[in-house]
Amino acid sequence: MESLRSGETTPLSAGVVSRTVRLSDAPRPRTALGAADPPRTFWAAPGEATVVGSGAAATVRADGPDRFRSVRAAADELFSSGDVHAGTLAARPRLFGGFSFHDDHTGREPWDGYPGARFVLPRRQTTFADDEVWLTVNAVGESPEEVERQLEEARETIRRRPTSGAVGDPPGIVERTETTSKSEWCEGVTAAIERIEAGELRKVVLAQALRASLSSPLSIPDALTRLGETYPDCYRFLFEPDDRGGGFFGATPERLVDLRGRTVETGALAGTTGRGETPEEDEWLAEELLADEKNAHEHDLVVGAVRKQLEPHAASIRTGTRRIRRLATVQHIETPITAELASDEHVLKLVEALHPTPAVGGLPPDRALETIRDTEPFGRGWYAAPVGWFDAAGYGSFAVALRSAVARGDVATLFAGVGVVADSDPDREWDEVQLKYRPILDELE
Ligand SMILES: C=C(O[C@@H]1C=C(C(=O)O)C=C[C@H]1O)C(=O)O
Repeated sequence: MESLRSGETTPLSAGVVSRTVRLSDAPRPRTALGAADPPRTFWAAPGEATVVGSGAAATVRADGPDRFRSVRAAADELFSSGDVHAGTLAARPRLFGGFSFHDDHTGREPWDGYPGARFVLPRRQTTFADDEVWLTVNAVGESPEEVERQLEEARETIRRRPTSGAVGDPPGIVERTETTSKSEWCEGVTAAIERIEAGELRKVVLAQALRASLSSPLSIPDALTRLGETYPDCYRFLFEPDDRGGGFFGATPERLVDLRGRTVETGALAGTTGRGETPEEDEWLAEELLADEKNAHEHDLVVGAVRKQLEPHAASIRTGTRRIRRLATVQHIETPITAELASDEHVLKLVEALHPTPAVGGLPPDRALETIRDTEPFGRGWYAAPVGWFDAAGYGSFAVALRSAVARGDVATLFAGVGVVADSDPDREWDEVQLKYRPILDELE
């Protein structure tokens, strides 16, 4: 048996069996996602192939502080042998999924069905890459002939499927419940500032959750399609729990890490302001953000921590120029960071080393996590945690799951947070949370 790492094909039928064909009458991602079986997977990222996954040929789950290593061990075993005809690199077998924010994540409502880590090798996968569309069937331990028959059947089903109609309107919100009232929020932020002034903490990111009852069930394929139009350079994702419907979805601007060969791309994204009514006002707000000491400090802490976490693994690290990242609803300060690794590493090693960066956790990490646990009256679940994919070679791409919600039927729970430093103002931080709900709220109301 040959390792999947070679990218070559062997005729043996143990381990992963994967067959791919190019589709000439190609569906759109939204049509493919609308027709997919649970658990559905969706991944679209700048400069990457868009992938729609239907069902699971294999699922890897783990819990607790060792979940990064456990996922890797299970994936290494899954990928240790196989029979793969991928046709194109973008359609090679990949595991898609994510991790919980906290090590001791419990999966309480709305996170039931989401373990501490869960990755899926899609049973059927549609890959949109370089103006071409590829259909893949993956299986574990089935004969290549059987997988080829299923591929032919899946291709026939797609050929006969009508394209879906126009994207529907957002469902509308009938009731909103905030987990944190304004006065509780101000108390929590003030207590965090006191800890910072007492020298116990340097920064902590505090979040809120918002439960929205909808007038009808949300169409996540429609929401992701519209998010793609409004936030084209964000990472869009959907991960569904097994057999439960609904899912965790979002459009996040924040890359955690991308590893190809020994080249690591990561960065810092922290420091926020709104958008202006005019291009001049936008410019003015951006300049004010870059010049603001509080935001610069909040941002610098992230740059320093990301570099420090990479150092043990890197032969060289390069910090790019600080710039403004302008999104439809907010503007952030962003600094790209790239590194060359000293030796081959699995992307999950870097994910574990970097998560949580002080853009979503704080400094020092342990005290920040303790403050988050003491202050936030809800479970973060997979919010602000790594989501993405990796392959048999250990390469992969992960984002930080922000601007996101868990939706099931006619209920969606949204999450948003802000960095708190010594000179934070609780009222302004409240307003910033409301701005960060906007991308998902716009899909609901
Ligand atoms: C925590 C969130 O965003 C993070 C916090 C930011 C900030 O405090 O300025 C900016 C971008 C993100 O790193 C969120 O969107 O929920």
